[in-house]
This record gives sequence, C-alpha cells and structure tokens, in this order.
Amino acid sequence: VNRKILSLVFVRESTKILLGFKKRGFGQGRWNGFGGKVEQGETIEEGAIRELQEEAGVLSHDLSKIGLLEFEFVGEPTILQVHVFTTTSYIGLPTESDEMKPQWFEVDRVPFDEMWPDDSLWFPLMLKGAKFQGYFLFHGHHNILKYNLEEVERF
Ligand SMILES: CN1CCN(c2cc(NC3CC3)nc(N)n2)CC1
Repeated sequence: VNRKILSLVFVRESTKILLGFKKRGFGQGRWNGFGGKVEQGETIEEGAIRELQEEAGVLSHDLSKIGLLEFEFVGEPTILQVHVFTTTSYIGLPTESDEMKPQWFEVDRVPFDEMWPDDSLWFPLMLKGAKFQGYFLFHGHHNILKYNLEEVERF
C-alpha cells in the first residue's frame, strides 16, 4: 500500500467559503477547496500555500491544520492522504486558473451535490471549527462503502 500526500485549503470570509470548480483532471466537474500533490523538498503546508496560489491566485501564509483524511478505492493500491487547512488571512483576488474557477459560497449554501460525497460528512465539523480525522473506502468516485470520522483535540 502506498500513500499519496495531498493538500486541501479552504479560505473563509465571515459567512462565506471559497470553493473552486475543478475544470480538468481528478475531481473534474466538482467544487472543492484548493490543493494538490505535495512535492519532494516542500513541507505539506508549503505545498498547500503553493497550490492555493497556483489554483486560486491568492497568497496566504497563515494556514491552520484542521483535518487529516485518508481515502482508499476498492481495487487500487494507492491511498490518498489529504491534509486539510483553513485560513482567514490572505492577499489577492481569487482568480480563475486553467485548473479551477473560484467562487464564494455562503456556508449554508455549499453545493454538496456537486462535490465529492465525503464532503457532506466532514464539512459540518470544519464549519463548526472542529479538528477531524477520517478514513473513507470508496467504490468508484460516487459510492462510499464505509467510513469512520472523529473529532480530534489537536494535530
Ligand atoms: C488534490 N486533492 C484531490 C483529493 N481531494 C479530495 C478528495 C476527496 N475525496 C476522495 C475520494 C476522492 N474529497 C475532497 N473534498 N477532496 C482534495 C484535493
């Protein structure tokens, strides 16, 4: 079993959250936070900052680690290990990239039916300010066969 380390960043503004519509590649056609592969030679947080800049055109240096999610797919050896961050302090105007089209959403109007199915399970923990850890077993890209999800005190 090998693990692929990925970042995922959510930018918050009072009652709003910044999501991006994935225009191509993995997760295409779904809204999500910003993130991607963590490269060799960078920390996970540095990778998260880099991807946020590349995908949304905003720069933040004050990310808070809020979640750790592992995703396994039936029949596939690679486990995705997603490190979730949030920030309220950033500079720059969210800008469309070739990967992502950013848009602000009211936190009570998050388009879960156009997002990864796990999001509706852990978003409530993120939105209430909790830290969380979870494991999800997927069959394909639409069905969660089983999962566990728990709040944690700190990372
Ligand atoms: C670059 N990454 C890709 C993985 N990712 C995921 C994954 C995910 N579920 C997993 C079944 C796929 N759910 C959210 N919300 N994000 C974050 C961004």
